[in-house]
Amino acid sequence: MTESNELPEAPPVAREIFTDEALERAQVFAELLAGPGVVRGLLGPREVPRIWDRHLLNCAVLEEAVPPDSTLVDIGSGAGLPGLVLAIVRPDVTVTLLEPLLRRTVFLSECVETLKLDNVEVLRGRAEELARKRVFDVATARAVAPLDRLLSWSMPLLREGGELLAMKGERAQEELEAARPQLESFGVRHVELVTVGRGKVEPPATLVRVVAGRSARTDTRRRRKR
Ligand SMILES: C[S@@+](CC[C@H](N)C(=O)[O-])C[C@H]1O[C@@H](n2cnc3c(N)ncnc32)[C@H](O)[C@@H]1O
Repeated sequence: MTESNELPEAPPVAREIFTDEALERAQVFAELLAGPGVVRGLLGPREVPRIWDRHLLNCAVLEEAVPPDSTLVDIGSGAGLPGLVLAIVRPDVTVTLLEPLLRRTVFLSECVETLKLDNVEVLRGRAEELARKRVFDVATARAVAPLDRLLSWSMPLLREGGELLAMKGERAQEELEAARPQLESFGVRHVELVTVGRGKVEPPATLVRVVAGRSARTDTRRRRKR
């Protein structure tokens, strides 16, 4: 039996997550991912049948953890996951999609234009290059780097009290333990595992939430050496 790579319709639960207007946009984004996104190698063809469950809904439920009216940088946005989905579901949030690869930023800019989103900026670059040049309330990342590296990239981008929301799934606790030295060196204010999307996505998504402390924008180990 051959597997179909057709784009499925949005499942009924999508109506609980997206408003009508946002769902229309999410449907167009799903088509862009399944069409040009696959042709240009940003998404594997086998992902098309599970675009809603595994990608759009899974990313959209992250909005439960995003504070109102915040500025958010999505590190390593790739094809716009989770950043572009968050921009669709949360028009109150100003989103920067940070991505080093030109092919991907071109796709992202085309999506932003097609979807007529006025709360999104596409920025080509690496997180470590942006450090101390910009400051955000929230940093998100999915499938970009282990938590220890993500901390060193994201903490210098966050204001005091700003939050890293790292989508980590099953390995969240393990990565948290491995990142203890970095958590200490950045003097973070709070760390916890957060579950979002209960009753909406299966399994619910697990995030590592790290609240930046006063020293977040400077690694204290390096400061002490001076
Ligand atoms: C596996 S993809 C994940 C893309 C998307 N977040 C997702 O979940 O589908 C990792 C992405 O991180 C980007 N990336 C790698 N190093 C980076 C860095 N230093 N700063 C920002 N993005 C980076 C890559 O170009 C790639 O698009």
